[in-house]
Amino acid sequence: MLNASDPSFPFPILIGDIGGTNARFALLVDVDALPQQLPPIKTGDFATIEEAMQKCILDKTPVRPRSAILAVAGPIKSDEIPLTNAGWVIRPKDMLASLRLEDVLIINDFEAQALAIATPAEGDVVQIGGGSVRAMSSRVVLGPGTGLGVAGLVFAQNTWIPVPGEGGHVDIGPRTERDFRIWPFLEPIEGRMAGEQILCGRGIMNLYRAVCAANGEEPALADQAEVTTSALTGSDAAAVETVSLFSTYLGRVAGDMALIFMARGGVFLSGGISQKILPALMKPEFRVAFEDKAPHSALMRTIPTFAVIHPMAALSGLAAFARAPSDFGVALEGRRWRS
Ligand SMILES: Nc1ncnc2c1ncn2[C@@H]1O[C@H](COP(=O)(O)OP(=O)(O)OP(=O)(O)O)[C@@H](O)[C@H]1O
Repeated sequence: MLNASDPSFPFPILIGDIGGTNARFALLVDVDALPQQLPPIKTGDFATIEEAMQKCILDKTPVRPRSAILAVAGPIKSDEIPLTNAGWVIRPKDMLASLRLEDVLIINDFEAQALAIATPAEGDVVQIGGGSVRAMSSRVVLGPGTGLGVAGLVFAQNTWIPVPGEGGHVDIGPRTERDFRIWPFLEPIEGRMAGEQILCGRGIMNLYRAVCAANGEEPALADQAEVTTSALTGSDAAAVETVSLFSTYLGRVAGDMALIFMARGGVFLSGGISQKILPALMKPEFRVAFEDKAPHSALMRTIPTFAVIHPMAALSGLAAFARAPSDFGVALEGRRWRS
């Protein structure tokens, strides 16, 4: 019989990061073992998460997980959790029964990203610009990907407390003369410009089309990967400007988040796009915009910014939590199901 107040999870623990397109899993056999990573799964290839987990994990390993800790891109409000941007609905009660698990915890995907920045290994991050980490101070993670995820990480009472939210939907406005020329051509959402209209995959295209329109040109490039590739090789002037402006706007929003959380512990850029445009983020635009926060520019210069280059950052955060749940203030109420 499981003790209701026990924060620990019985090993072996299956950890999973379930995105809109890809699901990544790993097994933690015991508290000291390294996570055994499993090949990524395309969510679209399986009708249900139970089928995916059965065929791709349980049928392929002799290890029988007793717990599962999953991070999902979607609201966790009831016993039925629909995944944003994917067809799966997670039903933890069904999962307990069909996969014979004893304990299931579902958290938000950016909460897992926040867990990963508590104690990143040296090779997991690359610093962009100056500043230095102040120990035991708040941190922030921003991830431009399918959308723009944001979470804080606050240190209090000897625990790291992830603070997930909807920070990607803050308003973003024009500041420079060039911004004012481009802004009328950006596609808004219900009449307003939210950060996520620019700072994500489809946002890159929104910005690229607006740059072309402001120049009176027809867009020549078809998707966001073409835009970033052409920008990095310097083969298309509108793409170069798009990625330069993207870096500036990401720096502005990252700076805003740093001010909100007083993130003297650092601001971390995760998500697939940050890794893909890292050479552009290392140019001056991102950091200049980050520090340009009068009357607090001196403060901003002391706050370090990093790109997370660990390919499975969310899984590493989940592994850290699974090994030592009491080091983290992760809310379990309403998100934990036990047999
Ligand atoms: N080379 C690239 N340049 C710019 N954007 C890209 C590039 N490759 C992929 N993208 C865009 O990045 C977004 C996906 O980002 P990411 O890989 O971080 O996924 P995610 O949000 O974690 O989603 P999931 O976990 O569901 O797969 C998509 O909008 C995709 O079109």
